Amino acid sequence: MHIVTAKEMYDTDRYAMEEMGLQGHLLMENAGRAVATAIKDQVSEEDQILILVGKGNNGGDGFVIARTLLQQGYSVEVLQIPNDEEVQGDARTHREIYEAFGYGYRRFDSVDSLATLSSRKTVIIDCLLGIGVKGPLRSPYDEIVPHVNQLDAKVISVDLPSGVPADEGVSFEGAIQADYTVVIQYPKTSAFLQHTAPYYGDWKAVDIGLPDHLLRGRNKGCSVWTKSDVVASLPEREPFSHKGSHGKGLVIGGSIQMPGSVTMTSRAALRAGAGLLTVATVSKVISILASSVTEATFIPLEEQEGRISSVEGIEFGYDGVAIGMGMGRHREGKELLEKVLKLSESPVLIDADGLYALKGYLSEVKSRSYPTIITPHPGEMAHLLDVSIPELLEKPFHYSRQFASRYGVHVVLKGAFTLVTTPDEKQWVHTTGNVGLAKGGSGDVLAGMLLAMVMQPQTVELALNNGVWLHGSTADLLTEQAHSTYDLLATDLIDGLSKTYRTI
Ligand SMILES: NC(=O)C1=CN([C@@H]2O[C@H](COP(=O)(O)OP(=O)(O)OC[C@H]3O[C@@H](n4cnc5c(N)ncnc54)[C@H](O)[C@@H]3O)[C@@H](O)[C@H]2O)[C@@H](O)CC1
Ligand SMILES: [K+]
Repeated sequence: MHIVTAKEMYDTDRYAMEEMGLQGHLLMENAGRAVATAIKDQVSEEDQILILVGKGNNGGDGFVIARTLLQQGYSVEVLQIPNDEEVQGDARTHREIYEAFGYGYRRFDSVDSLATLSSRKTVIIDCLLGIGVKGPLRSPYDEIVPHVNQLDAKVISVDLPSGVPADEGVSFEGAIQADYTVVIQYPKTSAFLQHTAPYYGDWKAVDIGLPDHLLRGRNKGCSVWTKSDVVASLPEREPFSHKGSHGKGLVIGGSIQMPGSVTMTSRAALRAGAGLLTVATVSKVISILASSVTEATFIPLEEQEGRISSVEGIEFGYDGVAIGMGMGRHREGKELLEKVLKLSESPVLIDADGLYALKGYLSEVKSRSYPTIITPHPGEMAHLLDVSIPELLEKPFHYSRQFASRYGVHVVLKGAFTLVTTPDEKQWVHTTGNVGLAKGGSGDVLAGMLLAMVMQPQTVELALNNGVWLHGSTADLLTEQAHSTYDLLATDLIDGLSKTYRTI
């Protein structure tokens, strides 16, 4: 499923209208009818529905929705917010069609009369503002929106909750808090941002007859990674393959202070499908690991105060390397990482403390001839970018793209909507996973799963997306079937992965 900015949506609409002959009022008819069908799943014939119509084309959709629902016997009233002459173009055309069918509408005069009208309604359909919203709500929307938000009625927004901008990095004040949003054709970026997504409630996108190829070349290339993408791309295991064909991985990390993280990464890598796994760490950690990761082999590294001080002794003939988990943030970290990046002739995944070491080495990363992958959480990403966490979360798509292309790395920005970005700026958003993952260790498990994935016969971008999907879906499956979001542990994910694999 593609994700678009307001401009990408307008450009695609315009192309459909100007080059394909699909006129604006036809698109609006398609949109309104598709939305009405989706709304029918959310309401019953007993509901008293009020449709709030704004001045732009989002309001125009409202007239089509009203006509469609009235024709099918639903109880619908329409309240148009602007004056009659302010409604222009396709929206006006559809108001005229609506009237020609013999249906009437009211005009907004005050919030008091809206209060009287809305008090009898069980469903409010919000067609006030769509992707054309600019800046904070102006009068009278700045009064209407708070009024709607305090009603008990179910609120269904059309395209996006009025007031919420489509794009990232746009400030706004006040918006409809929807229970449900019917998105027109493609979800907009704001459906995947921490501060705007909650306004949408649950949402669903409806097709208005714009084929995906119209979007191509007009968009930056951002999509949601779904189960069908996993099913289509996860490599099947060849019957005559052997352990070597399933990837020989190396995990470098751990310290006497943090032995658990490499344990989880290694176990997760093996469970996710790595054929062979070696853990390079300090001797004391090996004695802890040996009993819990019995399938792995070990390389003892030189240590100082319980932390790795040198990668001397590692022969870099691996199919993939993960470095940083539990390594500690010490002075030698940068040198260790630098050596690993120079000597590894395979993808290198950098996580946790490795990301702190990376900061001093960024300019050299681009010249690597093998893929480099970073898996930061917002705090680590903000540190790498020298911005604050709120600044990063305002524009995670922008910052990830900028960083990935500037340094030639694959970025897996972890969060409620984990975002995968390639050096050529393609992006995928993940909607699997839940708050049960907000616990120490789940990042270590993800690093292990991703290491296993990049060693399978698939491109790095497929590997990262499949790995993130497996991780999030395992959390979802476990919290549905056996755990709560309180008690889920990172180690549960390692064992639970078997269940997820069996669903695909
Ligand atoms: N051909 C198309 O472009 C289609 C558009 N569709 C609908 O049209 C919407 C976009 O239409 P528009 O471009 O007319 O945009 P809107 O429907 O979002 O309306 C924008 C208008 O609202 C007013 N406005 C903007 N910001 C405001 C604020 N902060 N406070 C108060 N008023 C404000 C301005 O007068 C502006 O012209 C989409 O979201 C979708 O619902 C669908 O009908 C499908 C086809
Ligand atoms: K809306």
